[in-house]
Amino acid sequence: MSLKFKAVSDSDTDPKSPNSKPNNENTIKREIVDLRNGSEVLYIQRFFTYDQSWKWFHFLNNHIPWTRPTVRVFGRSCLQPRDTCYVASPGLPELIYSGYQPHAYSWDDYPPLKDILDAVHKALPGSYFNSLLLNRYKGGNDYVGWHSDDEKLYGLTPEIASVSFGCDRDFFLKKKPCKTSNVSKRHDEEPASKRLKKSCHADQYTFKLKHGSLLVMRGNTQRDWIHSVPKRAKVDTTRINLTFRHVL
Ligand SMILES: O=C(O)CCC(=O)C(=O)O
Ligand SMILES: [Fe+2]
Repeated sequence: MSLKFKAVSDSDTDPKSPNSKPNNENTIKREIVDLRNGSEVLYIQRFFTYDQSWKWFHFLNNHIPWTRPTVRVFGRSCLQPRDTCYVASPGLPELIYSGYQPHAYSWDDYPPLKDILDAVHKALPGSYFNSLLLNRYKGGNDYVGWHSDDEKLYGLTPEIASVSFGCDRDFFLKKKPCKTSNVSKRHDEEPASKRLKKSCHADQYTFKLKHGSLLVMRGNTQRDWIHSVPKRAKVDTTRINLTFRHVL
């Protein structure tokens, strides 16, 4: 089953609403997608107003010290297919992913990031984020491949809050292949290597991540699902994405 996530229609609210940031808490629409087995995604399409979101986009595009590091993927060195930057509270364990250890900048260096973080905290009572990975996709050739954010320093059930500014991009979520087959087929009918690749469920969800939106992945999502932002030939403008995380 491939399920296209239905976003709220454009007529629901005026995207150029003059509301202060974020959009009025009592009227913004929250969509929850139950991925089963304790995995869940929350999506708020118009979390920030249209105008405020463009102000932040331009600030981030011009002031964040973006880098495009060399990372290791399947044992090979390659240029990461997007720009990146890392911000973290002092004293946290260092983040290392794909053999790359980003420098941790301070929240104080970029005050608008603190405003965005405050808004996210306010919308998600009980949640606490102390680090932020920023991504900049400069066009449709920039992407993030299939992965889960399951680094040990985030704990067993990390919550990840993802804010998007700029051009819309597709965000895919796909169930991880099961380690053991639960179908009635006998295990000895095919080699183990083939069996391990088989997915229990063919579930895939597509979200169109809009300018000013907030998407939150929760529970077992990083354990049981992988996600990606694929290349898009027709996209030629920039998207900036902020993923807030809690380092234990
Ligand atoms: O750009 C996005 O929406 C996703 C980024 C992401 O998955 C990550 O930084 O781990
Ligand atoms: Fe991710």
